[in-house]
This record gives sequence, structure tokens and C-alpha cells, in this order.
Amino acid sequence: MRRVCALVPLGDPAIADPFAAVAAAAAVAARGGGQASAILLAREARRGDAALAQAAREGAAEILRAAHPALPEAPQAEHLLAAFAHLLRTEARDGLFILPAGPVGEELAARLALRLDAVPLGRCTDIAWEGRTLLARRPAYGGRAEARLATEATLCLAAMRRPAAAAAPAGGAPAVRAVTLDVALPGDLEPPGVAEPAADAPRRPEGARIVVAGGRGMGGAEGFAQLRELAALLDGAVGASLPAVDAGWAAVAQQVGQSGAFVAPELYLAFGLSGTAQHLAGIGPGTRIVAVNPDPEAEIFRVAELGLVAPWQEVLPRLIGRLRRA
Ligand SMILES: Cc1cc2nc3c(=O)[nH]c(=O)nc-3n(C[C@H](O)[C@H](O)[C@H](O)COP(=O)(O)OP(=O)(O)OC[C@H]3O[C@@H](n4cnc5c(N)ncnc54)[C@H](O)[C@@H]3O)c2cc1C
Repeated sequence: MRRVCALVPLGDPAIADPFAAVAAAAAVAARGGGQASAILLAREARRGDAALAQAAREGAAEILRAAHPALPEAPQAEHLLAAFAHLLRTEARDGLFILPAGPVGEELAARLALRLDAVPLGRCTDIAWEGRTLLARRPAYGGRAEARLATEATLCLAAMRRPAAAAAPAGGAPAVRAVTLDVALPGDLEPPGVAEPAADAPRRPEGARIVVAGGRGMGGAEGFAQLRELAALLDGAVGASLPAVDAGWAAVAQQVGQSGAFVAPELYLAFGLSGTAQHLAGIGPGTRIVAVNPDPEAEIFRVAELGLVAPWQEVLPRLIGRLRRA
């Protein structure tokens, strides 16, 4: 088995769970009988103290703390790309490098592979070795098929989600090394188009403890107004399916699923959602789902821990009324 290393960009608010990469790398390495390493990238080395402890807890046996004083507070992909490309060229020329799944991690994995002439594996669900051959699996055609990739390339990049089962901790304190980067970072970048979220911007579902989600079955904006009210009462966030977003009932940032956000709340309340593979791909394996749908055959009931065969109109107003009185 070759080196398996997580690349962890710290301080980027767009990456909800950067340490998912360490957990995924540890799981991949453990299956091959080895241990994972991690590269933590931050603006200042001291920023990494808590991160160091978490990377160790997630299973990294070897940690490189990389700091670049010119890294902006909220780095853009160009900055992270320059810094990680330099790190991989100088510190680790081969191996499997894993970034956290999500728009930033997946873009970085693809662009790093291009820059370093490495093999881009995309967002993988599973990676293992068979002899010298690395075998990766990833969903294809909207989750209806699975692509199996095999390569003997020595440098590969992938993005992965947090695995359902964590690898056993590395055991003992990890070996830690620090490095300060002196590579030039791109300057004078245009600020990202959505640098400042509007004051009334909806809360994003990533990171919320409770997600109240709606689909096409909500039938219109009125149904979503009630979902927002329930989410506020539960201190949760609203999620939506692609058709609901397309209809303009919810914001693009609230879309959950394969082409939207990945969420891993404790509780996912699903109203008017049929439970397609593309939607469920955005919900963490440890999440408990409660579904409300009048169709007893709806797929969502196969994954729901609790299901109510009823239209949302019978359940949602009552739930809101109860919580208001509580
Ligand atoms: C490449 C690709 C990527 C995709 N990415 C995503 C993605 O990221 N996220 C996503 O969500 N989809 C995605 N899709 C779309 C996906 O295939 C489905 O079309 C979508 O998930 C269905 O959304 P839905 O459950 O809201 O609607 P439907 O499948 O139409 O389900 C509506 C449900 O509402 C129920 N219902 C009807 N009336 C009521 C009522 N009064 N109360 C309660 N329930 C009611 C119905 O019984 C039904 O089960 C993607 C598709 C492709 C091809």
C-alpha cells in the first residue's frame, strides 16, 4: 500500500467538515493494513493546535502542520491550490491524497491533479489496493450506476466523505512536523461574488443539528414558509430537493443531494420528498430520518426511522402549534 494522506484546509467556512478527509484517509489506510498521514494547512501554525488534536483523534499517525502567513483569513481555491501544489511537490511526491468531499474539496482535488499531472479519481465512495493497483469506486449517472476505476499511478487525488465507521485510532501520539511555506500565492484576486451573505440569507443546512426538508410534495411557497417556521422553532435549517429549488420555493444553497449540499444532522425531517437516490446521497449515514408522505410506497420510508403516511398539511401545522405552545 502506498502513502495515504489527508489534505486539510483550515479556516475555510465553505468546508463544513475538513476533518472528514482524515477520517476517510484513516479508513482507507486501515483496510490496507497501514496508517494515514495528514497535512494541515492554515495561515498561522498556532491556529493548528486544536486541529492537531482533532487530526490525531480522527486517526492520523503522522501530521505535517503547514503555515503560510500570506494565506487570507478566508482563502479562495486559488490560494489553497498554490499552497497544496507546493506542499505536494516539496514534501510528498507520491501517494493517494484525499480532500474533504464538497464543492471546495472536489474542485481542489481535480485542479491539483491537473497541476501535478496526477490521476483525478473524483468523489469516491471507496478506495482500496489490490497489489499495486488502486481500485476506486464512485457514483455515476446520478447514482444509478457505479464507476470502478483502476490505476497503478503513483500520485492520485480523490475527495471523500466521512466514512460510516471510523478507523481505530492510530495509537500513541502522532509524529508532528511543522513547515512554513514561502511559495508565492496569487494576489489581487477578485473577491468571490458572494463574499458577504445578505443579512436575510437563509441558514445553510450544512452543520445544522436538525434539518427540516421539503420536496415537490410541498406544492408551493406556502408549504416552505411553514417549513421555515418549524426550522426556526427547532433551531434547525431548511433543506430542499432539486425540484423544490427549481420551483423557486427554496434557495440553491438549501438544496440537499448529489448536486447540492451534503448534510449530516442528528435529525432530518422530510416532508413531501419521495426519497430518490440523488436526494439521499446528500444525507449522512448516521442521520435519523422522519418522513411525512401520503404515499405508503414512497422510497423515503425505506430509509426513515419513523414514517407518517399523511399529507404534510395534516402534520406540519399541528407540529408547529405544539412547539409554539411548549
Ligand atoms: C444528475 C442528477 C443530479 C441530481 N441531484 C439532485 C440533488 O442534489 N438533490 C435532489 O433532491 N434531487 C436531485 N436530482 C433529482 C432527483 O432525480 C429527483 O428528481 C428529486 O430528488 C425528486 O425530488 P422530490 O422528492 O422533491 O420530488 P418527487 O420525486 O416528485 O416526490 C414528491 C413526493 O411528494 C409526495 N407528496 C405529494 N403530495 C404530498 C403532500 N401533500 N404531503 C407530503 N408529501 C406529498 C409524493 O407522494 C412524492 O413522494 C438529481 C437528478 C440527476 C439526474
